[in-house]
Amino acid sequence: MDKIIVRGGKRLNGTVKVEGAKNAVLPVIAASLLASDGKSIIRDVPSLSDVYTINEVLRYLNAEVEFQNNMVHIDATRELSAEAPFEYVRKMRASVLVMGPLLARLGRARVALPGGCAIGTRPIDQHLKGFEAMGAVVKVGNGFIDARVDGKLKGAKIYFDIPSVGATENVMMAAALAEGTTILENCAKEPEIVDLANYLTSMGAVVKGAGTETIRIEGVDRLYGADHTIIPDRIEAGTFITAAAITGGNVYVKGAVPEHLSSLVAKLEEMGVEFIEEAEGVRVIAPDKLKAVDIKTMPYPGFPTDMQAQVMALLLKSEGTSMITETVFENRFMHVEEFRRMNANIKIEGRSVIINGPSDLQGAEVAATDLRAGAALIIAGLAADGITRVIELQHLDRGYVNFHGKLAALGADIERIYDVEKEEEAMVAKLAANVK
Ligand SMILES: CC(=O)N[C@H]1[C@@H](OP(=O)(O)OP(=O)(O)OC[C@H]2O[C@@H](n3ccc(=O)[nH]c3=O)[C@H](O)[C@@H]2O)O[C@H](CO)[C@@H](O)[C@@H]1O
Ligand SMILES: C=C(OP(=O)(O)O)C(=O)O
Repeated sequence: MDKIIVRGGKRLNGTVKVEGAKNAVLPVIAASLLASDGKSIIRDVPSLSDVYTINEVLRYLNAEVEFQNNMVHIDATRELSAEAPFEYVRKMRASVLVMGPLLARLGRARVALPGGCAIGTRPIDQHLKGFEAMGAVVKVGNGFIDARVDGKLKGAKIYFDIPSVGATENVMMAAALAEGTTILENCAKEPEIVDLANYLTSMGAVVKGAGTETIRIEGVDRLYGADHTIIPDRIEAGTFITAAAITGGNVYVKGAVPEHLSSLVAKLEEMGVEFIEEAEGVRVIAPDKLKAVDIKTMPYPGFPTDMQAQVMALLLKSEGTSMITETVFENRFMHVEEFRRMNANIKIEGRSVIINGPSDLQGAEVAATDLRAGAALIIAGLAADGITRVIELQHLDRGYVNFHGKLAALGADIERIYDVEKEEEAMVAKLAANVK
């Protein structure tokens, strides 16, 4: 088991570079399965455990995948297998994104049921509704979703009950090889959807309207491997912005795209944080005192649920009463109990959290309950009195490359201990030897 140890009180200063977006690269790699001709090259790919997992899924499906120097090379031209087993889907829910491409290309997809996770039940009924509307017969049994279509999927008009990111992506990929026109309504509008649409277009697909609530896809017969560069990770950028703000710092977040961050920037400006747009990113300058604000998470362009935990850490150090309402996931407050261990004055009321700030944060032993909670606890640790120890880092590693290293380079007093038990064992053995 690894552990991150933070000693609070250092101001962050300097430059940090943002990686390619996790939530863009996962669907893009899945979409590469649609190419029956030619190889794909995906650039600016972050070295995250989720990327290793999706690459493994593709290899299991018989695609050839190489990952080196932030580039993934994919050859999906061989005959593919239709089944993604539980061992992958369990590790990472986004594995379910291979379903649309497999169904479109093979006429069949069998994917283990993803189930819920620490942030909510996370059903995939909207994905399945889309496939069914295109002519697939979907059966759920023995822990698997089995979707089949005789011949090709048929273009259809589909209205999503909620603007689901994954459903928009999965159905958009399926429609790219369907017969005729598909019109998707009430789509998610996240920048990652636009990135996927751009990749599909460079593969030969005809996709219009990505980034708006209506997406129109004209199906084509064949798609080809393409060369694509992933957009910068707006959530990683937002996480460093928040870390800079809590420490009273001045940090240049290189690669941050201001238009992808507008809701976060607007809220932090309300809190007193200053932003300067520079040539290739955003500079964040923290005020002496942060002001309390109210926040409600919403689908893009609203305030992102993936920034809720990190900004909660910031509001703990702000003056006055803040309220955060989580509307996207029904159970994304697991970090609240962990913040309490750090002496946070915070309580949950239904789907909202009330924060009476500023809290006199104290270092403590805490556990990351999901990847953003992990980042948020470390951010709180940067502003806490004393030492914070964070465990369950497998969550953090799903979404952040070298998080502690990047913070240390900005001046944080932070280190990661790899394999704590081994180190403790060695220490105990040494002590025992001394006693003898
Ligand atoms: C890999 C990836 O890109 N993950 C992101 C994606 O997850 P993901 O694509 O899973 O999130 P969705 O947008 O689908 O989920 C939003 C809400 O809709 C519900 N829902 C979704 C699909 C469905 O068929 N039925 C249904 O009820 C979910 O339970 C959730 O409450 O968007 C989320 C919302 O911005 C982010 O937090 C995740 O980081
Ligand atoms: C919830 C997240 O990711 P996933 O959908 O992959 O669990 C996230 O990135 O914060």
